[in-house]
Amino acid sequence: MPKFSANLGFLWPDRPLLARIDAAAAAGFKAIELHWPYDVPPADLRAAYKRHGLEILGINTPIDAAKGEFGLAAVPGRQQDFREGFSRAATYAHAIGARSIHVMAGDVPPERRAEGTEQFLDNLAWAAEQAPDLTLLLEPLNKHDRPGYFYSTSGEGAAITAAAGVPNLKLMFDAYHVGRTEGHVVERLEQHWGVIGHVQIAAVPSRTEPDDSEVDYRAFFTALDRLGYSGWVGCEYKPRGDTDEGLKWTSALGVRL
Ligand SMILES: O=C(O)C(=O)[C@@H](O)CO
Ligand SMILES: [Mg+2]
Repeated sequence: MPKFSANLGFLWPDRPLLARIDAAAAAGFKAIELHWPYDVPPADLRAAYKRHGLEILGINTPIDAAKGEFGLAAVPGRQQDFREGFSRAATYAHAIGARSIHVMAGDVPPERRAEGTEQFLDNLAWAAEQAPDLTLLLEPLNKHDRPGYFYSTSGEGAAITAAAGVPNLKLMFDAYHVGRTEGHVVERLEQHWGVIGHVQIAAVPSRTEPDDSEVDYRAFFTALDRLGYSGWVGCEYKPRGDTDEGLKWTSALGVRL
């Protein structure tokens, strides 16, 4: 059975980030991953997870939610803004001791896709040079949740990863996004195995706890074991109610945190 990390972008939404870290440790998680922790001073964040002996995995490049933006790496004309945001992410990741950054592509209209692809590749090469010690993750987001996003399928993510030709660039395989629009999740996992750097899960289609899902997560975890996955599986779901109560999905699926 793989190891599971708590995605504190979604879990324990009823409390501030530092309290989520305490909750994750109390629930038995040994690793955490974050979305946008930038409002919390890095020293406080580091002290909070170190106190519990947790591992810290990754963060996302900053977004401007007020402007409806979801990343900038592939957005034509926003190269300078992307680079400033990436530098902020790398500085923060180094300060807290995180090991990866999800480089968010952003929304790109179909007629500007070629331009977006060129810019994305250029930005990825630049970012990889800025932070050679960090893993950069690429994550296609399904079209139901984010219709205008630059990419939506695991195949597109793998193609960009290959085209960038950068050693520290990997695919984030979020089984929720893959299951939501592509299906055949184990087949996709096997297909892209060589470029996968991190895995995330949630029920399909509800994005809640993974015990009531169109994706057969028992089979998915077995496939990860068979493939020899030694990384973490990020629990990136939106709890149906109380997060601790919802963790009974672990025993339902034979998982021990
Ligand atoms: O939405 C997801 O899936 C993520 O992993 C986030 O990092 C970006 O929204
Ligand atoms: Mg995800």
